[in-house]
Amino acid sequence: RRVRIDVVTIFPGYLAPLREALLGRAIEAGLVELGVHDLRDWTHDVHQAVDDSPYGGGPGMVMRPQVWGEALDAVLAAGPARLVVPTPAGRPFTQATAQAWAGEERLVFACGRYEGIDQRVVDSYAARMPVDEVSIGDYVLVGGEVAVMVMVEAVVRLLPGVLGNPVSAQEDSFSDGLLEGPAYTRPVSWRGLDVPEVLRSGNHAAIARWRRDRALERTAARRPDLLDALPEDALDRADRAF
Ligand SMILES: N#Cc1c(N)n[nH]c1-c1ccc2c(Cl)cn(Cc3cccnc3)c2c1
Repeated sequence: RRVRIDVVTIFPGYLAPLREALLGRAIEAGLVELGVHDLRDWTHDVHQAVDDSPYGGGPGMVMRPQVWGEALDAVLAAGPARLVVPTPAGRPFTQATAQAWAGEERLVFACGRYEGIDQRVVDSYAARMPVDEVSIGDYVLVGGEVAVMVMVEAVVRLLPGVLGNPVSAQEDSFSDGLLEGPAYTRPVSWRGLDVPEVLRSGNHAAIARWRRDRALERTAARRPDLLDALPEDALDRADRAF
């Protein structure tokens, strides 16, 4: 099964890293098709204007609906797709979102800049296809391109055959609801710091217990919200020490 991903942006060069490394190999292997399109290709004026002043006033500029409409009509003509529009005002993009989108045949990402895209673009396409307005997190970016890089990587790594060691959904790092604990490799001593003894003991029960304790400790310290979200039976007596 393959997925077709199209991205429309005024900075196509921003998406170039998608063709490197893991994703580049997935594209070469034919697991993913990636099309990056310059929004300005659908302008007709000499200035290639893509933005204009906001109705109702306010700072900044808004991206014009006409240009986006022509661009998306052209890109979507190739067949039905899910339209994804990154926005600071979007629903949170989570691992669950990535899992859901990994099952799609086509994803089209509309990367805006300025203060955003005229709302009628989302409204007009939402009438005939799935449209998701999503945000990758609670911080402010300058445009949607970086968000698309994040989302494309999160989705493509889930496609069968993309990762060397196929990471099944449940094995994914957030699967047991806790943060991953610390990891170590050779040398056993480095700048006076030693690998925890237990990891070299060969005692697999003790190793599993130690790793779970470190994961609980770290989750309690860094993401107490994840602990609160755990189902009641997720923590056994030994876990409750944290
Ligand atoms: N996803 C996500 C995401 C995130 N987590 N932070 N910022 C964004 C994001 C996504 C899309 C756009 C578009 Cl289009 C324009 N801007 C600039 C902007 C900044 C502040 C207020 N209004 C617009 C975007 C910021």
